[in-house]
Amino acid sequence: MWAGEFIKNVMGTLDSRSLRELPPQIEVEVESRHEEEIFHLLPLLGPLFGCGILLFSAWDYLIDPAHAWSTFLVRLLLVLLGSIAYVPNRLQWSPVQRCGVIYGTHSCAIIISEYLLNNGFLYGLTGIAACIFVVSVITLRVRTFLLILSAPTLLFLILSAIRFPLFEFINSVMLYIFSVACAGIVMLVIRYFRLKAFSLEKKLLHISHHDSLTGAYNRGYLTELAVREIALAKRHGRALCVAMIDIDHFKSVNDTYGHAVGDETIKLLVKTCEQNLREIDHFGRIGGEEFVCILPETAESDAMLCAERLRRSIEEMRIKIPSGYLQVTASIGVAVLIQQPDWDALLKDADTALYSAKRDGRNRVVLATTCIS
Ligand SMILES: Nc1nc2c(ncn2[C@@H]2O[C@H](COP(=O)(O)OP(=O)(O)OP(=O)(O)O)[C@@H](O)[C@H]2O)c(=O)[nH]1
Repeated sequence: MWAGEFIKNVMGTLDSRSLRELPPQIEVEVESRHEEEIFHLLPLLGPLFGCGILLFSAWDYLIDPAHAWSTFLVRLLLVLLGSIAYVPNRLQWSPVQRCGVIYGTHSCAIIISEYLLNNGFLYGLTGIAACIFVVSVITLRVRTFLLILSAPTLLFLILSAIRFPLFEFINSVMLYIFSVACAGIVMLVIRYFRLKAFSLEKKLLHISHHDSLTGAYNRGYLTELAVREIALAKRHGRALCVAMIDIDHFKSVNDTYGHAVGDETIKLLVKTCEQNLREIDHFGRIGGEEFVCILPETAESDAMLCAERLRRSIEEMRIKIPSGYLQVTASIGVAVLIQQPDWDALLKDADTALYSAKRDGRNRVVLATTCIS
């Protein structure tokens, strides 16, 4: 009973359903982000690992004082050789390749120096096995994990085959394999939690940027995008327009057909507008039945054509209701970035134009400059 509950809890924690839904590029993104973080840690972790390996020389002295000096030199030589990878230089190595060089040289330093001591190989086995766990933190990929381990493993197998009789050789190989397997499990668990954290971060980011009903950008994110686009437009002297859309008499849609039909109308409008805009345009919902399109690199005449196209496609929408199909219209106000100091001013212009469109009979597009003058 208790065991069953425990297994259920563990399975619940390690539920990978949410991970299986992740697109493959997410894994690539997580891995490259992990590599980037490791790259920043290298100047700290590399010397720490190197100093740790050098400190083992004190242990060498306790085991076999006669050879301790020569093993110290071997360690120092290989640690200095590996330090090429964490000192900033012009080598075009990836973070994982750098880690591979550091791990390879440093762990080979232990393997060779322990081999040189009397009985050292046996004592050093624990240190050699423990170092394998470093690789589980460096990489999130099984292939890279095994690749980094390949050179030290080969060296270890050759030297232990020379040093040990068959029984001890088998024992040392078993211990080595056990350590690799444990470190592999640690790596997979780290990978699992990193992917899970990343998918959660993605979900939160999506929620904070999008409107929950329609999936369109929300007001906050649209403002962020607008501020960036306006800065770019001003810097490069490019045109930019904004179109504000409002569904006509939407209150009566809700009152007559219910909120569910109102919601469907809003969703269909979002889909229709998104289909009628370019990839570089930004479309979002800024209020109940109010929407905004940011049209970068668009002059006044093109913005008016675009807004007119949107108005017509909204008019052509058909929303299914029990008695047939419902048709709605929308009014659109267009504002052009000329003298406005910021996004708020531009939005205010679009709003004034929209108000003018409503006042003039609705289902029309009005340009802000005309209603300002
Ligand atoms: N179904 C639904 N209705 C919403 C939502 N958000 C806002 N509304 C409704 O939208 C209506 C907006 O009405 P008004 O601002 O009076 O404007 P209108 O009736 O469209 O009239 P005009 O804009 O002047 O043409 C209100 O009844 C709100 O309750 C939503 O998410 N879903």
